[in-house]
Amino acid sequence: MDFLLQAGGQMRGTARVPGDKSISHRSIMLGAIADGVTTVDGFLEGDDALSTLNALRAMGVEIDGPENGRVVIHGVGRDGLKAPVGELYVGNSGTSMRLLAGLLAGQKFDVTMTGDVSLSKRPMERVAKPLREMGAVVETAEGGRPPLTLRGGQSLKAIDYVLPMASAQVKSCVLLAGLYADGETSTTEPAPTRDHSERMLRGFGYQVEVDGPVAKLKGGGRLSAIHIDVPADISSAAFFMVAASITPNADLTLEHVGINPTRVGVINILRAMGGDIRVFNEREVGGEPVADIRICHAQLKGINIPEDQVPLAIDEFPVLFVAAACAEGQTVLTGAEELRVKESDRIQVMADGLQAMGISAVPTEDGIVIQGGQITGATVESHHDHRIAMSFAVASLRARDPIRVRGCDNVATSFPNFVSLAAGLGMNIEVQV
Ligand SMILES: O=C(O)C1=C[C@@H](OP(=O)(O)O)[C@@H](O)[C@H](O)C1
Ligand SMILES: C=C(OP(=O)(O)O)C(=O)O
Repeated sequence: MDFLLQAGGQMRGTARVPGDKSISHRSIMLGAIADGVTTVDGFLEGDDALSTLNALRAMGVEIDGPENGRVVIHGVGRDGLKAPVGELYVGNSGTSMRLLAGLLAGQKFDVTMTGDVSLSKRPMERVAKPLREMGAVVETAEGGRPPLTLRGGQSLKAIDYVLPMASAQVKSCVLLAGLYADGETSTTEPAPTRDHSERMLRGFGYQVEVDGPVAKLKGGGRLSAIHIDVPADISSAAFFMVAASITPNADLTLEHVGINPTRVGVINILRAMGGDIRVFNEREVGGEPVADIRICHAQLKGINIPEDQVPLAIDEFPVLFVAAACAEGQTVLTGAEELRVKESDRIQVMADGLQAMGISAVPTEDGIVIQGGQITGATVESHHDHRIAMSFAVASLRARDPIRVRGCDNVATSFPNFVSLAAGLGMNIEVQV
């Protein structure tokens, strides 16, 4: 499926983007091993979160829905998961594979997880290593890639794990394994990463101590079912924050967006570039901060992106590169080598696409240098990466000629209604099968 975009368009109105992907994954995993019935509202009905849901169903957890964002999870308790029949296929979802590895490392049964072509190329050694240190038996294919197999019946011991990279997936994996380990497990991260696991575990009544970069929990406790209200995903909102920032006359309000401090890099970076972004109606919903956000058009300027913002905006860089392409002057990103191991090599793939659109975009080992300019028309490849597809679609708002983005089926990974929502706000987007 391709996106075909006419050049120009508007960005006006009010919208609520779908539920947060990271929080949706975690709601299913923790709800599944809790005692009692967990209800979730605002669940992301995207393929990635559904991969996690289907995996837990395959391990004997009764789950109703999703229906209009509502999911009901009949928790089986910490030791109630059952061996799945066959392999667990988690599609495109790195979060499913890495977090489930932690949750399943201490179970009594064997599990093998597989993924699609993109996930099958992504590094799993980063979770296999700490799990092995805890006593798990973890097998990966050559080069530490999926499939990933966990041998059941191991007793796990707590570790103090210093993360070699800023990764919430690795941190969460170790903490989830720590639930089943003997003693107190701690993680130390090199820079702040999303803390949804720590917040949600606490919501389920599990004690997690956080002291700066260190998160700690003791194994052996139990989780009690709760109600979870999932905020709109700031990573999905980001496409429209950039869209409105670059589109003349834009005035857009995005409702109920999660503004967890570990996720707001996109707001900080756009503001540093001169973006007109107002955050209001700040409130807390189920342990996560939420707000409405109004974005108006502004002339952006190029900046050197501060490296401390990188983990706080890690999934938003593809669309931030489009903002940089529309800015006056040069934008420089460094310290972002993690972008090369996402659903695609997001540095190379964005550089290729922006160059095809007439923009000077020079990849570096750990980032990119982008010179603002006139976006031309082009046919570009998404490389089946949802965030790349949506980012190139946003670029059409400032293009001179039509843009075709090839291979866009994967937007359903994180943002199933992207096309209708974007069209409703004024983007000239249509789908070609
Ligand atoms: O924990 C999570 O839910 C996620 C963490 C990030 O990955 P890393 O941990 O690899 O940085 C992010 O890119 C991913 O989309 C979701
Ligand atoms: C990197 C992403 O997700 P995951 O690692 O779960 O595949 C993403 O959604 O941008």
